Order: sequence, then structure tokens, then C-alpha cells
Amino acid sequence: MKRILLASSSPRRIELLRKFNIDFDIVPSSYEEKLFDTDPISLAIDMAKGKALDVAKKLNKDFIIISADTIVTKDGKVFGKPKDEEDAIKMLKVLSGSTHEVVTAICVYDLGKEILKCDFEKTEVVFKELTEQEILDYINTKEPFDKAGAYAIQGIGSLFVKSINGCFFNVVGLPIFKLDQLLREVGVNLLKGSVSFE
Ligand SMILES: Cc1cn([C@H]2C[C@H](O)[C@@H](COP(=O)(O)OP(=O)(O)OP(=O)(O)O)O2)c(=O)[nH]c1=O
Repeated sequence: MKRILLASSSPRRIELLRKFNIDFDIVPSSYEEKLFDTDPISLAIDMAKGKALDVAKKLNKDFIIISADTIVTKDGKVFGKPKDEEDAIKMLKVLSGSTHEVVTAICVYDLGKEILKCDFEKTEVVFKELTEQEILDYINTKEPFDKAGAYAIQGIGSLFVKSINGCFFNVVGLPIFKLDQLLREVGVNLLKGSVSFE
């Protein structure tokens, strides 16, 4: 019996996938993410792939793994999750009053068929100008700390987002439209809430 497995510790990814009527297991990867200023798309894809391959080592052929990685990028700089308060303040100052991009890479790895497919989605996010006080007040909510770019569009961070261009769910960490396309290629239909295996 085939099983879907989400290789993630992200509560947002878990919650988004739970919207659909499929059973899935959750095994976070221990893949070590290394961020540096380079092409954000290949970086995110490498990391999503790394997470899938890491979790695959522990599994048998019955599983289809879903993994993802989200990066915030602006002017050639890439931002993951802030290391500390100072890092979060720095990121929010860069994002203030301007447009940045959020890239999420996703991979679907069918261990039985030995098919690994990865893709990405990119969304533009326009931030209002933030005052020092707003940044400090936001840091005090603790929301920024486990989020790429130090904000959550789905949370209090929504106060800062003037507009977006592209997939909302991509910003939250799981681009549902892209994920559905990849899953269909390995026989999983989120709309039917079922997994059909030939
Ligand atoms: C920009 C943004 C990011 N995020 C989150 C999504 C991801 O959980 C996180 C980016 O970190 P990731 O390294 O992509 O994921 P993760 O470490 O949380 O989980 P895992 O590697 O186990 O799958 O930032 C939001 O929740 N809202 C936002 O608006």
C-alpha cells in the first residue's frame, strides 16, 4: 500500500496539506540547510531535494515523499529563517517599503517508481514602509523567528503586506497548485482525495 509522506516540520505545510482528503505521514528531515547569496531558485530546489533524499534513506519503496523549501530574496540577497532578533530586524529593514520575491521549491519523490520531480513557484510581495517601532513590536510577537524573511503573510505579518503578485500559498510555504501538478504525475489526485496507483 502506497503512503504519502510530508518531509517537513513546518506547521504551515502540515496544515495546508491537511485541507485535502488524503492520509499522510509526517517525518521532518534533518538535512542541514545552507544559505548563501546565489540563484535563489537553484538554491531552494537543492534544499528541497536534499530534504527529500534525507528522509528517503529511512523509508521503503511504499512511500511518495513531498518536501519543500522557502526562501525570500531581494536584490541578489537570500533570506532564510532569522538566526536571532538582530537578524530578523535586519531582514525586515531590507523588506520595508519595497518589493521582494518569495521562492518555494517543492519535490515529489516516488520511491517505488524511483521518480524524483522538483519544481518551484515565485511570488512578488510588496511591503509597506515600516517604522523602527513597528519592526520592534513585530519582533516582540515572536512570529518572525521560524519564517523565511522574518515574517508570516498568514499571520500578524499580513499587516505589512500591501499586495502580492502570484500564488499566496507559495508564500506560506507550500504552493498548492504546483504541488497538485507534480502529484498528478505520480498518480496522486488531491481533488478526488485519493491515491490511484497503476
Ligand atoms: C515568507 C513566509 C515564510 N513562512 C515559513 C514557511 C516555512 O515553514 C518557513 C521557511 O523555512 P523552510 O526552511 O522552508 O522550512 P522549515 O524549516 O519551516 O520546515 P521544513 O524544512 O522541515 O519543511 O517560513 C511562512 O510561514 N509565512 C511566510 O509569509
